[in-house]
Amino acid sequence: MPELPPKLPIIDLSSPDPSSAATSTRQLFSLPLEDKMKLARKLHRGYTPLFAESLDPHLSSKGDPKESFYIGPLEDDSASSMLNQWPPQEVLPLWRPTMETYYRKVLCAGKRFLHLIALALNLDENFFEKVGALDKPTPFLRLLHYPGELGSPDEEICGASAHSDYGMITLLATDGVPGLQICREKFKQPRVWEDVPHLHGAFVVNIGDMMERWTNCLFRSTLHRVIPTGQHRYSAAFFLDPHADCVVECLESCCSESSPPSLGACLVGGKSGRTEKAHNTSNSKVEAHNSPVCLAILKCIAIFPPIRSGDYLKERLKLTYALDSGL
Ligand SMILES: O=C(O)CCC(=O)C(=O)O
Ligand SMILES: [Fe+2]
Repeated sequence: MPELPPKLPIIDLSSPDPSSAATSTRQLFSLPLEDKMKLARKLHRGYTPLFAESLDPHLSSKGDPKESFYIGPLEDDSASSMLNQWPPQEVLPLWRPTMETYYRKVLCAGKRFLHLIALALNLDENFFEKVGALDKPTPFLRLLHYPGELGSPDEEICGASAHSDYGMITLLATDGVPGLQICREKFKQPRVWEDVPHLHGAFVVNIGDMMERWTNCLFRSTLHRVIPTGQHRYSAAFFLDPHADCVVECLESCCSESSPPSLGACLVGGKSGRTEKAHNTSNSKVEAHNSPVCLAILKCIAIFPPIRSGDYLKERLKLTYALDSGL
């Protein structure tokens, strides 16, 4: 008897409406700086002013020209959800309930998307629940405003400098103003950037670095950036990261003798002529080097050893906020 196709979960994207996030985001960032600074970021929740973070820690720029506002987990752990900061009701009535509803709906859509990814990997639909990735989900919603000012022609200033997201998937709602770009071949130089078209009512879904580790590069994390276009731009990024205690290790269905997890990404030049790239053990990307000494060292490094999600995220966040002494 022919095998029945798996029953695919349906993701109803009529709710949440991604464009609704842009309206609330615009309202928040329109407040006077003084009011926003009263909500200055503490324990990763609240307001971050312009230039306070850099998504490409290797750039020695003064930070990314964007302001952001973080909303952390709402559910399960009341101590954690109490850490969130909200604009006072008399300043922005209904803002908090609107954002809470949006957060819960995107979380629902994100979980269903993970079911699809699990099925695509020949895993049980609930794989990510079973490995504890969604125990007390810990996603963060980052609201963003890019003033969009163009720099001088000789300097490359990005609203969000080139990076890949850290977790499993990101559901990104944008307002239709261009600026978001992706690079398909992230280890090739020079980098080729392509505009991401805006699709009304749709999310852009980015694969994150931990999903790349889990799938041994079968699902590549997306290198992306936001360039200024001379227009204000608003977006809302929902980062679905694995629970801090979840151990992320290469899936059996994604490795084979010819593609073991420890070598999948580490061949650097050499006779094989394969892609030139490498990661160090902490997974910050290392540029490819051609010296024989470097080759020998890099080939010995285990590329994707199992890691605890919380440790990995902590390290990446430390690099992102190195510019901001208020961590
Ligand atoms: O604003 C955007 O479109 C992208 C934001 C982003 O990549 C991020 O916050 O990680
Ligand atoms: Fe991103």
